[in-house]
Amino acid sequence: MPKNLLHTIQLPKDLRKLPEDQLPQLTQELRDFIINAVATKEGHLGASLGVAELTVALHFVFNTPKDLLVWDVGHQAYGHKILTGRRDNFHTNRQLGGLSGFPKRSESEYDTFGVGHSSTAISAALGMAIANKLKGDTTTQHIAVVGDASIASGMAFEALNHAGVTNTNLLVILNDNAIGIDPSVGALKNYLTQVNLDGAPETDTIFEALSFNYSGPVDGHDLSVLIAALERLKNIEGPKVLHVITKKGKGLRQAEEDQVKYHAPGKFDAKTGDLHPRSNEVLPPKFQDVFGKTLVELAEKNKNIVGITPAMPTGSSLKFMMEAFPDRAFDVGIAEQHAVTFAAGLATQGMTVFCNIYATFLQRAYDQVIHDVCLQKLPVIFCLDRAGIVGEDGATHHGIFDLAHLRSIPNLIVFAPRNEIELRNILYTAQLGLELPIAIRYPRGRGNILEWEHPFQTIEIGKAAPLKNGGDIGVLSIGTVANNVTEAITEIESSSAEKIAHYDIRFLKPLDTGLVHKIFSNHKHIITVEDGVKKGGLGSTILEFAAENNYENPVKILGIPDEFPEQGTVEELQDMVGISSSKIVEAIQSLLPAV
Ligand SMILES: Cc1ncc(C[n+]2csc(CCOP(=O)(O)OP(=O)(O)O)c2C)c(N)n1
Ligand SMILES: CC(=O)[C@@H](O)[C@H](O)COP(=O)(O)O
Ligand SMILES: [Mg+2]
Repeated sequence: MPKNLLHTIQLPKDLRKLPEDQLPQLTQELRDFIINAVATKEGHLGASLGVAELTVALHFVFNTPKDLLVWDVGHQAYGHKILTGRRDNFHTNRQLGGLSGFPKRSESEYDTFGVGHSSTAISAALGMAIANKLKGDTTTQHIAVVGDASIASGMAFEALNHAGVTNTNLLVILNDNAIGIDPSVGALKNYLTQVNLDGAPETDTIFEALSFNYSGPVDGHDLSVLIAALERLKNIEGPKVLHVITKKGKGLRQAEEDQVKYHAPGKFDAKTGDLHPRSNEVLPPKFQDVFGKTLVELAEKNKNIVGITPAMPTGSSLKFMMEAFPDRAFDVGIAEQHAVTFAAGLATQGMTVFCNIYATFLQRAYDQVIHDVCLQKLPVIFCLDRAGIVGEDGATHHGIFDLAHLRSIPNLIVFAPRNEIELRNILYTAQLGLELPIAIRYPRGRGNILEWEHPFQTIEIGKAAPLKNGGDIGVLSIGTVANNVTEAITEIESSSAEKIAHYDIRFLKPLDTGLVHKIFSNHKHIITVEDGVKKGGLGSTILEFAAENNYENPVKILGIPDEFPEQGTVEELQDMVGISSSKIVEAIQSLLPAV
């Protein structure tokens, strides 16, 4: 039995002491470690399995952490974490207080740049390279590892365009596995596939046209080939691209065969690779499925409907529309900015456009929302999935800024459904034809209504919903966090019946000012609750309203404080930031003696 090598590696310097012929064994152990960890703790799987050899080769050839290695997105960096001092802690990956699922500067000196959103690595590595050049450092190597889906994004192209004229010591490793979360799309994907089929091109690659020294494609699962290529490139000046072909999920049969499912498969059997069988319990739908299935239903009747996703057909469930109406549903790749302006263009021609973007990724396209959609009053229907706290993906992925940043944009309607039925009805209402664009934000995960496919009803734009009458305390919420408020009131009520009213504001814009006047007149104390940042969201809206209308009722704002929440379960994090039902109980109880 050969000795366990992985346990002898605390840091990459230990790895660099191994003879090269032991690296395949180390790589196998690394893969097994990742499989065992993700099988029980969940997380991203396929991407890290695919770069096991590349990870070992990079740390073997380069002098990390002096040489600066930047992972794009970072969901493929589990092997990197395990080899850089975090193996014994890796069981805490993505948990509250544990390791982040993505590289993070505060976690390790080997994590040179915080990531989570894609396509940033080339810009960041170029910044590092130019900084070091300015400092007169000619020895540090700068390496960006970017996937084939991420390199197709505008930001990556902007960085390549800049880097090509800089003569900096930058190595871009294109990790080409022909898939993102879902299969890669677009002309660049076709081009890379062709390069891959043709073998090593002699001249005229797209990268050479951008003044990069291009080499490859090389087999990313052949350690000796990788090491030789990296050693060679270490000594070549200027910007370089190494095109590496890998297989996502490499080393676990099921992960290789079903790469979409095994991107982040949830718990599975580490020995067999099989996913744990689903329970037969009938569960409420995921909000993404309410979106995806309702859209198909609407599109069957309304021929003007089209759908857009930037690279998240499975996550957003736009895949249902892509299957049903392939000509009317577009996966545009990781291209949020393009997705929004493309939606605007379609809308100018009278199409009814559902543009589905995770709330966190819409941040990429803020200018397009303002300049291309709202300024021109184009009635694009933005469906913002994963709004609010998302859980284990953590700080990079919480969709908590949308209410605040969208609210300030003129002409935009901002709505958050309280439940699945409201989501269904607002999708229906929006496609009937609005004069203005609308943003509909809903959370990750499941709702709690089993029978959600009710006949459609129109929602009146700008109309809030009183949910419970009550006395001195008026609680205002927006979106599904209404459930936490309902739970809190149920818990309190026996002792303080009739003191608490609850309103679902629904539309942050236009605000139901008629109702809000009544709320200020009828209740001494106001509490607002939102699954979003406190500054600028519902609470701010209500405070502004109070100031503009000279109301002096005290307003208590429950929302995410002015800091980035880390990772954990949604329940843990909602409690930490103060919007769980028990924190709402505390907030209400603190007012009860005064009423
Ligand atoms: C700006 C942005 N949009 C979307 C995502 C969601 N996302 C995470 S990984 C991924 C696919 C990345 O594919 P690729 O770059 O090919 O890397 P691979 O997973 O194949 O290693 C996507 C779309 C993201 N992280 N950031
Ligand atoms: C790395 C990344 O950005 C995605 O894989 C993200 O983790 C997907 O999130 P969902 O699991 O909510 O679809
Ligand atoms: Mg890929």
